Amino acid sequence: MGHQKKAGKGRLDKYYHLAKEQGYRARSAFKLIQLNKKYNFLGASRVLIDLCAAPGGWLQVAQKYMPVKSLVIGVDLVPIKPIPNVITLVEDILTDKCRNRLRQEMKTWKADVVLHDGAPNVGSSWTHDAYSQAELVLMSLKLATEFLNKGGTFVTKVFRSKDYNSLIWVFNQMFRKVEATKPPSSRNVSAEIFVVCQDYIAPKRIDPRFLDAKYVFEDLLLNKPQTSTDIFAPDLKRKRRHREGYEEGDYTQHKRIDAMEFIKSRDPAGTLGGANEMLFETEEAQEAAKLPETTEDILLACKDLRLLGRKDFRILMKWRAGLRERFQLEKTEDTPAVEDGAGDDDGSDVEGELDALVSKETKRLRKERRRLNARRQRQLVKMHMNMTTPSDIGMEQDEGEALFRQSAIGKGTGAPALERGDMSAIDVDADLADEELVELGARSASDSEAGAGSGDDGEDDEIRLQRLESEMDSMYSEYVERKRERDAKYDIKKKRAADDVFRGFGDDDDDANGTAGSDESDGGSSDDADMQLSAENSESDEDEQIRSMMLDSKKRKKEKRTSGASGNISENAGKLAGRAAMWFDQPVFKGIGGVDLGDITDDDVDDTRHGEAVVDAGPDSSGGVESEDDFDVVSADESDSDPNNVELQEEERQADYDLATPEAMTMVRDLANRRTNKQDLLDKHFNRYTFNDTRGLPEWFVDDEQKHSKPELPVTKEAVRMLREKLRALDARPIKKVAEAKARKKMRVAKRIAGVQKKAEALAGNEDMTEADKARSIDRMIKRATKAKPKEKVTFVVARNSNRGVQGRPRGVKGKYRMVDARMKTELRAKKAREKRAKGRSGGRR
Ligand SMILES: C[S@@+](CC[C@H](N)C(=O)[O-])C[C@H]1O[C@@H](n2cnc3c(N)ncnc32)[C@H](O)[C@@H]1O
Repeated sequence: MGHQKKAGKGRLDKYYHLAKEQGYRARSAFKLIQLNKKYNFLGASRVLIDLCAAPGGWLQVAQKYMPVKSLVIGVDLVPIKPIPNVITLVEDILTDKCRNRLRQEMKTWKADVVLHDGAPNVGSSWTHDAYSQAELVLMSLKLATEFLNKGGTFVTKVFRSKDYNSLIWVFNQMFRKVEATKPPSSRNVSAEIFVVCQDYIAPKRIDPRFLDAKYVFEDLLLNKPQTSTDIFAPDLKRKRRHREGYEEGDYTQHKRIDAMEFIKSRDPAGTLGGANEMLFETEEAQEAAKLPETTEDILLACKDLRLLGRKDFRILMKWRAGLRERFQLEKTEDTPAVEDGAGDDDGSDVEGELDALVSKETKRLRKERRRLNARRQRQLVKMHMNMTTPSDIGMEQDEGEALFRQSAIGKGTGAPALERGDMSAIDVDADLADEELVELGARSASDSEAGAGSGDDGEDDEIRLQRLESEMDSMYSEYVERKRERDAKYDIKKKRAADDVFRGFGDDDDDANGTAGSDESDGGSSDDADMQLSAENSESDEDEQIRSMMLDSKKRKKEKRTSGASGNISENAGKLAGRAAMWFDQPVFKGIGGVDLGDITDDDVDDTRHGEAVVDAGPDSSGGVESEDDFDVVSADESDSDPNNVELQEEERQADYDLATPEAMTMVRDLANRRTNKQDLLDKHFNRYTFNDTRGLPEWFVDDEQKHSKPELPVTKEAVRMLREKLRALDARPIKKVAEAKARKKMRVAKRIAGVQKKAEALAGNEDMTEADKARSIDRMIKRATKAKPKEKVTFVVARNSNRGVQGRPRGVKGKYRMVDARMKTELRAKKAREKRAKGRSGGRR
């Protein structure tokens, strides 16, 4: 059997290869390198303890980056292969024995840094694993408090779980600066985050409860017996949706759902946004997979739900609507709602009405779109044939010129008729008139169609259709929001953007509005998909889909209202006070006076967060928060509100996104066709030189390296061809100056013709002339007006003798002139003679 490539989390990515190349024992070494690059805690440290250190990747990094002769101690359950100048212990960090061994090794020393990258073996229960992980973190913190120097640094790995907030809170009690970050080498699919706690306060006495798992991880909400009011909130036992992106008991980042879960879901957008992949595993789903509705496109979209663009999203929704109908889910699920008496406008009458309404509107819109397309097409053809000019320079083609269009008068039937004195022969351009007629006809037809059902109805229909469309858009936004909420990186960036310093995460309702800050690396995937499918123009029949979605959306809203009300009743005071206290106890709120925690409810907390989100949604949302190295935050600039700046930025942004190279074109095509994904693309940008230490190297060398030590990106023939075509199309477009000159010329002609028209009108009233004379005079006037003026001859004046050094017009020269030197004249003469000779020779041969 051949060598099998690792898949999913175990993929052999660039860090694996880099670690191999650079002799590190684990790819995780790069996490510490990147953390140190950002926080720079190793360079000045003399003593370091690494808890859970096997196989020793971090120890290798510590040994390399710390000053020579530093003391480095590593502890793990499993033996660590020796590393020069590193002490390794085989101990369980949860035991007292481990502490004693460390004491022995440390003697009177104190550590500058304590690292912890521990992870319990992943067992069958994620909840348990996450808990043990949190326990490990707390235990390592306990060791850190014992061995750390004042001002020391503690770095630990944590997982996003329900204990996350509690841990951050505890860290904040002991360190002056606590930041959570996810180094680029940490896989996106991993729920791990690294918390860097700096400036250890070294309090004289630490409340033992801070380090007691039982106290720290006490779940104020779930451990409490349910009171009688809980009958209003039966949902408490159901899976609780975590705004951080995890559901209770599910700490994986790669979430799979069964297709039937999506089809049956009352919150399809949320279901899609909360998952990575849709599988067809249950019997029903397998049946659905075999149906003709389940096309290749749908199966492909199901493979990566993080990449859904607007069009993919609509296709999936439509597919869902179709299957719901086929499995008769609408009927069975709708009935109780109607019985409840709550679904008053979900009745079949409304459905029928909606059906008719939607299909009528779709037809009308389609017709309108076709009409517009045809018009645009005609204008394009005209433009290409230079029959029209850009209207932005004030040239209205159809006016003025129409009456005396040269084509209508000079040739064809116009001129002879005029000569006969028939003024009616001076007619508008036939094509134009036809076009206008067709358009007028179409307009009145569509108007009458729209007005057919009586004026008010037409307006109502429009409003309703708009509402349906906006429902669909809001569902797509909901999907995007849900997707982003799951992204730990996104949360971190958003928080940091709000406060520059990360201070932990909110509770389960956090970030409800937080999707507006839209620039995030993983969102990139969806943007890519959007780029591929900016498909507002889909002509597909969406009535079914819209109807089904609208019904779902209504029910969802109703459910939200009900559960919101019952939730409010069931929340007990202890829970509120506990959660709010923990939230407001974070350093970010310190120094804000006049806040009485007793008066603060969760709603207040939510409002505060919404405010934060609004700040995020500011002008920088499209490009501020994210930065290349994943660490820096560019805060919103006030100047962003200046319209000029906004315009400039827009131009810059467009320039950035322009596909100007075959590499970019290849990348985008591969992404759009799902031949690659974001991770692979990122991988391709790294090579063995990426992490070279450039400190102390001359600037020119670093510049040179940056230019030439880049990985060569693949380029496909197809991409090159497309880029060439794009450039050719660009070349074929007349440049602005040429277009403007042509338009000016046309404008001059139009002006002259307008003058002629006036004179013609005066002539027409002259009773002394015969009709034929009038026509002839008009014809002459038109010819004169439209005749291009002969180019003025340029006289070349040789700058010699008396003309040498002459300033201004030389004597005896009239009209346009150009000063030339003698040599130029001789050369021109010689050239002409050569041409003449050549002509003569070829003529003689013939
Ligand atoms: C992800 S690895 C650490 C990798 C390490 N940072 C490196 O770069 O090579 C996690 C380690 O935690 C260790 N571990 C888990 N529970 C432990 C415990 N209670 N005491 C000591 N080590 C533990 C495991 O044996 C495992 O080697």
